[in-house]
Amino acid sequence: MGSGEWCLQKRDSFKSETLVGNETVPEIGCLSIIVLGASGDLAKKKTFPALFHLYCQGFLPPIEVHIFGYARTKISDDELRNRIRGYLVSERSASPSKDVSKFLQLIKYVSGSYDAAEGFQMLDKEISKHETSKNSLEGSSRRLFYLALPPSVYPSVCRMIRRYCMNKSNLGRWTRIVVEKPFGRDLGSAEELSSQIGELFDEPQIYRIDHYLGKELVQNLLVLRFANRFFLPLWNRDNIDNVQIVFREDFGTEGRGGYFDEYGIIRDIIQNHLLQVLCLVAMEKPVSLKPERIRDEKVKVLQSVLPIKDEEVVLGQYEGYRDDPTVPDHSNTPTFATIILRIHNERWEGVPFILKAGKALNSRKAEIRVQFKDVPGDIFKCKKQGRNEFVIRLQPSEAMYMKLMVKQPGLEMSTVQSELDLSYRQRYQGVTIPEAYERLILDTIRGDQQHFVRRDELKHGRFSRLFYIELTTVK
Ligand SMILES: NC(=O)C1=CN([C@@H]2O[C@H](COP(=O)(O)OP(=O)(O)OC[C@H]3O[C@@H](n4cnc5c(N)ncnc54)[C@H](OP(=O)(O)O)[C@@H]3O)[C@@H](O)[C@H]2O)C=CC1
Ligand SMILES: O=C1O[C@H](COP(=O)(O)O)[C@@H](O)[C@H](O)[C@H]1O
Repeated sequence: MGSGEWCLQKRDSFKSETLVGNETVPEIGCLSIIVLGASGDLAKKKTFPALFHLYCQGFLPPIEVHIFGYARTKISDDELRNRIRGYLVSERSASPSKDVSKFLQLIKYVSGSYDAAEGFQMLDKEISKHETSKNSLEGSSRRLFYLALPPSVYPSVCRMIRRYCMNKSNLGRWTRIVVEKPFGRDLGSAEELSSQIGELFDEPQIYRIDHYLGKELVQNLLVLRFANRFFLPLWNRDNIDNVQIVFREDFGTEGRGGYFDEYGIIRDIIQNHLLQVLCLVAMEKPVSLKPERIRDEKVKVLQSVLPIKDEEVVLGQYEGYRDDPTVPDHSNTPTFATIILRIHNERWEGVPFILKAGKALNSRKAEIRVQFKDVPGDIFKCKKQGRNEFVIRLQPSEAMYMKLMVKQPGLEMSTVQSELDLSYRQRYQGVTIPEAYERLILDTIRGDQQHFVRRDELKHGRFSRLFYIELTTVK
């Protein structure tokens, strides 16, 4: 292949496979996807649209798949369909309006509470009806429960699923649950939640989703780091001055204040999304690409993080936050935080990892900036023009670029900072980058847990200090 060409491997549609131990078995048979919390923000903006994208690419063939929405709100099938219709946009659909209508017909809504038998019995009845109509052998079908819900209701919902909605025989296939972040409020509640869910489901059935792990450039981190000779010798304390992992949003809570105010920016973004990115930037090379080996290395990073110092934390709240009617009038919940984490190991001793996250800022961006140390013996005296920097922009407009010194073109021997730029939109024209949720839901159907959070990652990522600072008054 010529140097100007790139290679795109297309996912094999229809013929999905799932991992069972070390073996792969074909993913076929009746599939019911149940979105709990179907009336909510996440379901409308991310979960149903991701399912729609998968549908448009043939991963959810109507002959096998049915989708159920479940929540307390009393609405009809059509009312749910109308709520989500406007969010179903797919560049991959040849006939968008036809596809939207056909997709919506796959969705049925069941209303019920999160802690009483009645609703879940009704849900089970509807799923079974669908399974029978698809002629699946009872119990040989697949049931995927997506908890698009606040974590406070996970335990009761999991109990209800376990009691009333599992596959009814031992004929095979599976029941899996996807749980959203934040996984609890602190170490104690995370452990309690893990034990409650762990008593009901085995680890291979539990998919703790962190959608940042499904973003294209987050998935690229391991390839970048371990498939490029350039980076191998440079990626350490001898060469790197600091690493910044930044999340900014240009909108506030927008009606989600009830949820957000209870958790704050640290639990909403830093403890999960940014910490997962940090693990991938800092971890050692795994012995293989097996999900467990990758997750082992992430856990080691978390275990090496030192306690956070007060003077290395800044908190803030945006003006107008308390004007949101869903936010309490005297809330001191931070909507902005900067925290420095330090990793106590041979590779990273002395290198600050600066994690920054904020809502309602002046732009929307998520990026990783790796700043290199100054060149020793700077004969060009170019220090003032800036350091070498490697930037990975996760969004918007995925890109990675390297800031470096070059000779200013012309007769003089002067220097200027320039960029080696790989912007995805330019380089991969015509390629649609999949949405994070789309990939991760497909991984769940295929039984691939590589990009999901393992129970011990949760435990070691809960530095008690990270949660204590959340309680500090914002000044
Ligand atoms: N929204 C987003 O962009 C993202 C959200 N998440 C995570 O997804 C989960 C759901 O988020 P989101 O959809 O925004 O949340 P919502 O506040 O929209 O809640 C989802 C649904 O849950 C039900 N619900 C809300 N509050 C309660 C409560 N206190 N007790 C019982 N049921 C309740 C409501 O349904 P009903 O009343 O009809 O039962 C609501 O429609 C959260 O864990 C969040 O962290 C993760 C990434 C992004
Ligand atoms: O998990 C969350 O993420 C979104 C931001 O997701 P992104 O993919 O658009 O970067 C954030 O708005 C929300 O508060 C949080 O719960």
